[in-house]
Amino acid sequence: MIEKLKELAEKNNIHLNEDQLKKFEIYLNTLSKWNKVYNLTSIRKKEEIITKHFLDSLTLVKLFERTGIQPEGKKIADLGSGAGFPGVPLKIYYGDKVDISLIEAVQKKCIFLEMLKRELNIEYRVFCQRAEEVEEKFDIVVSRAAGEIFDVLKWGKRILKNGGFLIVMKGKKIEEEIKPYTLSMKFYGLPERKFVVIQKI
Ligand SMILES: C[S@@+](CC[C@H](N)C(=O)[O-])C[C@H]1O[C@@H](n2cnc3c(N)ncnc32)[C@H](O)[C@@H]1O
Repeated sequence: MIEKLKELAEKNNIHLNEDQLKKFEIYLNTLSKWNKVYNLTSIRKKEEIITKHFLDSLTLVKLFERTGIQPEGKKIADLGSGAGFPGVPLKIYYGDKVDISLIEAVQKKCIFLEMLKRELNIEYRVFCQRAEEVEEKFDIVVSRAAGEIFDVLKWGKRILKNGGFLIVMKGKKIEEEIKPYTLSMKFYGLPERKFVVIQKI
């Protein structure tokens, strides 16, 4: 089953070695087992965990390459990590080269993340609290599906060092979320002008 991840990653030019694949296999089995009891993620089928969780988390590797953001040697936080995505796949991929922290508000998920760390024999910190309460600062903050874009931007920026990068992974809903705040107006002599209007309350 985990060979599928190797194959798909390879096709995206992400190369996984035996040790990384072994860890992904342990992750897959541990998540599937605990998910039955703790309802950690709505994605239950192993094939879908491989694509929608593992492969999708690893897309950050290519984003880093594309943008020139260097994760090596950096303090990275995953805001709203849930069952570990994308933070744990990043830790499996980069190993000791990165210092990963997972921020997750729900206790049962934190318990899972602590247990998973032992199963995988890797190091990361779990901040079992809301991101709004975290006092530490990070070089890079990544976040997938943790909430509405404006909230995630606010929470993420607060825990970012100056010059750091905040990366929010969003799906189709991003346009829907921004739409209520956008206004388009026509002006003579100009193409359509779009505004995003946000009131601080
Ligand atoms: C939909 S899940 C996504 C989990 C994971 N990032 C993924 O993509 O599979 C959102 C997670 O973010 C957590 N969360 C939402 N807002 C948060 C906040 N302000 N601080 C910490 N965790 C938060 C929730 O408890 C939940 O586990």
